[in-house]
Amino acid sequence: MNIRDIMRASKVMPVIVIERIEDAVPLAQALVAGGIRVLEVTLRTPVALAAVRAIAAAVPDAIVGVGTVTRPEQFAEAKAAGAVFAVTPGLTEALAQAAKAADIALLPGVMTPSEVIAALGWGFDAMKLFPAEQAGGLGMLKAMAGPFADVLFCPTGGVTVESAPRFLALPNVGCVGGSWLVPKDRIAAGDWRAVTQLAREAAAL
Ligand SMILES: O=C(O)C(=O)C[C@H](O)[C@H](O)COP(=O)(O)O
Repeated sequence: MNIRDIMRASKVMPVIVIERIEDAVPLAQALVAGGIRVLEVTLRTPVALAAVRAIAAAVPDAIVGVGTVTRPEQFAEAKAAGAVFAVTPGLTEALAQAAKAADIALLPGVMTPSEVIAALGWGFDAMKLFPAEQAGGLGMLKAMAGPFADVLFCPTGGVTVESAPRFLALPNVGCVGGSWLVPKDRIAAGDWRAVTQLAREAAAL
């Protein structure tokens, strides 16, 4: 799957933080049950790669990837764990090369026109706008559509269930990312029913 296929598979990409490995599979199952198949597991916790491995093995309907990738070696590690895509908060040449070497689909993070130009130069035409609200939100994306009409964005950072439809209505937005459908307290409580309900709402956007 290339990154545009993955963006097409879900209008909302949940940004997941797994603290306890035993939460990984039930959380993924809860999201998939609600209609959200594309899952970004952030590499922010010690169990993140083990969580990717567990989800890839036990939840065949999930399309699992990793987020918060900031070091080149993480692409190969993520792929070995079963990730089919990776998301970065920003992009450097070292990261671009390592993603290509690992042969993993990449959604690179950008926040300025110069960063968009650099990402295009490294061969990427789908990008995460991060942090989306802080970067200018809807107005920023509308302005980017002028010079970068062929770039498809996934705004992430500050997006909510209320603001998501306004982002998704823009022609240069393929999907949005957000943590709102995987609230920390619901995961800690093991409240998978609530997660499925949030996923259902997100899938219906
Ligand atoms: O760590 C990364 O690489 C990220 O992807 C950062 C996330 O995009 C934001 O943390 C999500 O932002 P919220 O939906 O506002 O919570």
